[in-house]
Amino acid sequence: QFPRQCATIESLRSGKCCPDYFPVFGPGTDQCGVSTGRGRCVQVTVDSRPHGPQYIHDGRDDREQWPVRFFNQTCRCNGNFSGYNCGSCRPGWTGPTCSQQINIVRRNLLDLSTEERRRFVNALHQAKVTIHPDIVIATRRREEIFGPDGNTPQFENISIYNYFVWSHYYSVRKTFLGAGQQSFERVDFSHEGPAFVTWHRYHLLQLERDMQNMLQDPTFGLPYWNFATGQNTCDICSDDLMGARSNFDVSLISQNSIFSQWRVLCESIEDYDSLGTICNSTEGGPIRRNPAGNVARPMVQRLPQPEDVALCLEVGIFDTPPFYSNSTDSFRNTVEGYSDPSGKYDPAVRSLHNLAHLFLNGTGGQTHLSPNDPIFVLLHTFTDAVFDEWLRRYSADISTYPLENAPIGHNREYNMVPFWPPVTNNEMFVTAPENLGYSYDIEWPGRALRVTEMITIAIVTALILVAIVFAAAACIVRAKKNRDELHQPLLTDQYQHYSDDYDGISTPSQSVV
Ligand SMILES: O=C(O)c1cc2cc(O)c(O)cc2[nH]1
Repeated sequence: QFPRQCATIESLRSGKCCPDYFPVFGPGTDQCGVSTGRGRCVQVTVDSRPHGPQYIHDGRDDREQWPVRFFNQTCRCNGNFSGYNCGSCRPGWTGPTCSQQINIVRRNLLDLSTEERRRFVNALHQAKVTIHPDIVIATRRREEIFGPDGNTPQFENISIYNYFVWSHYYSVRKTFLGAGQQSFERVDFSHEGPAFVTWHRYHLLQLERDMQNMLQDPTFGLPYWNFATGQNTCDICSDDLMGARSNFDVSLISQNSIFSQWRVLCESIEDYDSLGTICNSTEGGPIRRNPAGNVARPMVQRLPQPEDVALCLEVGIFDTPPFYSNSTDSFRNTVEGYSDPSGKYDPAVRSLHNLAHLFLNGTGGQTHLSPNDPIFVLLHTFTDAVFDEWLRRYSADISTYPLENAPIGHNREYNMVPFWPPVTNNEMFVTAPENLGYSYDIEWPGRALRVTEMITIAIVTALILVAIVFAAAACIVRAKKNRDELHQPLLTDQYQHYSDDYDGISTPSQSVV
């Protein structure tokens, strides 16, 4: 969440997080790369428009008006420069001056060659065990951030992949209201609102960027899992990909997969909620996964169908009031999976993204834990591909993305929690190939026809066939008539000659000639 350079008492007290690009000149002399025109230190802009009625504890949560509870000054970068000290490039740009355009292709995981699969799995594992070079996480709420002695900032190092897990946890955590009080649950900065698609898009971009830097490969792209193929099995759960099922425990991953060795972060939610602590970088038990194994909930023993994706892409309105998990005719609520695939809200339904999570039936099905299962990455790249196709089809029509009264964290101009430097939902509401430097190698299913449409098409086809038959018959009659008319005079002539000259010996042809 914050650059290591800003996790200090001085930085927190001043509210300024504008690290140097060239620290060698001496601390504070090249904030945001100002000496080379990369950027400058400015006041943070926050969204102060009203939020929706779900959140009723204003003033009690560090994530309100993100990120000003921690910092109110940040780097603003010029041109294509980007990052916490303007030392990197905006997505889609690379090179020392960020002037080279790039396009990263996100491919279907199942289309990768044996060698590409091996490299991807290894890259994920490397991210799991490599300390994030730039970012540290807060392990206490703001009021306890200076530590028990008031002089020990409560931040920790975390690995690149675990930072991805932790960011998701931090965005969904409940609001702590004090010891002995129930934490408040109706708060979620990344789900059940319009920011669902924008937040998860940035979350993936950040992991992809961190992995590109780790691999020193600016072309590295995250693959996707098409979870809507019409099968109801986890086709990526093999040992060369996300890990097969263990032979010894149905809810564990096979020991032939490196993911059986992964340990999960943020398991102790009861502690966080009752003590007001925050998940830290301590790992716990293994990933649990039992695809299609939730016998108590048969509805989630299946995966979405290709048809569901096609239907969802026909919902042309981005979001509808109350911009929450009960919105109807909302593309966002449909792709998130609280509405049926055609957009109708139904509290009993789980579809698309939600259904894919619940199908996994384990770590990947619980919001505070789900990114611990690496399938999360692939499930969300596919969800993002659907969002990008929607943006393309409807020309990124942002008119129904609310500026205000969305659930807290979801207004258009809100800075997404807990990312740094601040980035708004608005900034992710753009087509990816043109604006963010990546695209999906994917073909979208056509929609199957509804009964009424089939009847209409059958009637129209029948009418066309009848018209063709009539036209053909008319043509034949006319052709015959023309032919008859062409031959008629000759025959009449002939008859005349024949009858005139007939002497009972010469043949009719002879007489005609
Ligand atoms: O119950 C749901 O609909 C549900 C579970 C779940 C898990 C997860 O990680 C998500 O990101 C969303 C989600 N929805």
